[in-house]
Amino acid sequence: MENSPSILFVVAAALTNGKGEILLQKRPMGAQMEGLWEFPGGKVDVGESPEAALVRELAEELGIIVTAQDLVPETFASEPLGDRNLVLLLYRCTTWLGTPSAIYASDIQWTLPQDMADLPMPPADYPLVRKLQGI
Ligand SMILES: Nc1nc2c([nH]c(=O)n2[C@H]2C[C@H](O)[C@@H](COP(=O)(O)OP(=O)(O)OP(=O)(O)O)O2)c(=O)[nH]1
Repeated sequence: MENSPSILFVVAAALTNGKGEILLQKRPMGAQMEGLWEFPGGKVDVGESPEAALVRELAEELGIIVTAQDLVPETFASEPLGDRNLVLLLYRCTTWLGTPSAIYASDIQWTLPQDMADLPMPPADYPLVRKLQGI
């Protein structure tokens, strides 16, 4: 449609452990939004389903194995990003194989939703965090 920005689809996971903590990762040096804490994930490639993209990203970034069936839609965010519009799909995931490690990120940490307000995150993530906090 004329004057309508193209959409950048990004998928991300709220990996949640038995204590209700969610894994956040710190964007590495040199990346766009370097140093901000985010939910692990990334862009959906052409021809890829969102779930397949997230399964791939979690293996690449954290070295864990999840299946598409483990990904439960949680919420989404829509936010201008440069000359595009970011649509960020957040899935809840409570089951995976392996131990997450910071393959891509400069750091990872398990964080309770109520403590996420203390961390610098990308603008699109703030509504996601409020949703996870139940507010
Ligand atoms: N993974 C992730 N990306 C986020 C979050 N919040 C947010 O604004 N983004 C933005 C940052 C980037 O502009 C975009 C994700 O792009 P990326 O560069 O990390 O994706 P990618 O892993 O596919 O990387 P690449 O193949 O382009 O190198 O989404 C979030 O919580 N998680």
